[in-house]
Amino acid sequence: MIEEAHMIEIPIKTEQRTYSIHIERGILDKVENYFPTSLAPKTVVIISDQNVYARYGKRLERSINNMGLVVQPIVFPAGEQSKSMHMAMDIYRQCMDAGITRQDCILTLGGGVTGDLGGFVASTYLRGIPFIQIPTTIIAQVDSSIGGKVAINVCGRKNQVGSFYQPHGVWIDPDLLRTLPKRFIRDGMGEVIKYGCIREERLITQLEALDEQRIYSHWEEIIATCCRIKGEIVQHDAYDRGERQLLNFGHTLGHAVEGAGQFQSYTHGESVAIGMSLLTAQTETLHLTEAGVTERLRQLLQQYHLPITTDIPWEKMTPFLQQDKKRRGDKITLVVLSRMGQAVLYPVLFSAVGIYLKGTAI
Ligand SMILES: O=C(O)C(=O)C[C@@H](O)[C@H](O)[C@H](O)COP(=O)(O)O
Ligand SMILES: [Zn+2]
Repeated sequence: MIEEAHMIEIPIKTEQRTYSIHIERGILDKVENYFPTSLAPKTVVIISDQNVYARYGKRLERSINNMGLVVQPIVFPAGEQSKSMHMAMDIYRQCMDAGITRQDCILTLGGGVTGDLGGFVASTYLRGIPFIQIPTTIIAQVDSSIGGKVAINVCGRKNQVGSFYQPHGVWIDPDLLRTLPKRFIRDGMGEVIKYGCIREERLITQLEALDEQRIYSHWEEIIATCCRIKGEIVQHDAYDRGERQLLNFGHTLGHAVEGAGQFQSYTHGESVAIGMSLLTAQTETLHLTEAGVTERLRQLLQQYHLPITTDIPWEKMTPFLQQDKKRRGDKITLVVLSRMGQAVLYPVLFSAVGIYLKGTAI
């Protein structure tokens, strides 16, 4: 990790691409400092939702115009329902109308939906044009903007169609979090706690000593910790064949909770919190997890106002488990905490998955 005055750079080296995550306050106003020299676009497409664009779009446009480049904004309605094939088609059409070529590039300005949708378009338009992620929510700054998983939802299933397509850069401005509604802070905390659980007990101890208010003065450091952990894992396994699946802790059940609630009842981070809590309770009972971990995890989740269980009936959730991307034939790989700060991959028969998620067969 390279650190200069108030600027943190985390280099990411993958087979597909080498790029940097830059963390700096006010980065939106100085994009010329970070534009990779390998890119020479004539037009820069900004993909953003209506809410984020209204707040930050013009500021980013000015910064790009100052470089002598043309800006083409493409703005879509905010919300998970926009992460769709229909919306991707609409954006392809707008790119064609604007004459976007492979020399040009896309900047995604927004949260997870924007990064996933914009990244999916970037990975498929003309078989791939360069893109840079500018995440504006915690969940996007610590997780979804990093590592090149881009996707849309299909048939009510989360991230069902997508690709691994690394960005050319990730530019993070922690100041943008100041205007974030509380629910989005909590959403992001689900993933932040996940990183501590799977890799770094120190992060858990740090979060235990803070709360929703006091965490503000620590964001830069916490974002950098999460980006460093994710960067290390992605560098070893960009294509999710092994180690990267650890980042999916809490997600088998999490995606089912999210889907069964039709993406309305719980946010992604809340769903992951429920998934981590219920799975760990079972694996601790089965002595796969050190005693006391569930209690510690649940206390921390509640400290950040995250749910630890749900009243969604199992019958509504089970169809979503079938689609888990960690499923291979009749097996599914679960991510299990052996102790706080250490996770392992644990393949089980799909027919037995209920034992680990709710204590009885499904
Ligand atoms: O980057 C990863 O790999 C992750 O698993 C991170 C997750 O937090 C993220 O929600 C990811 O989009 C889930 O991917 P999926 O493969 O389960 O759809
Ligand atoms: Zn996630």
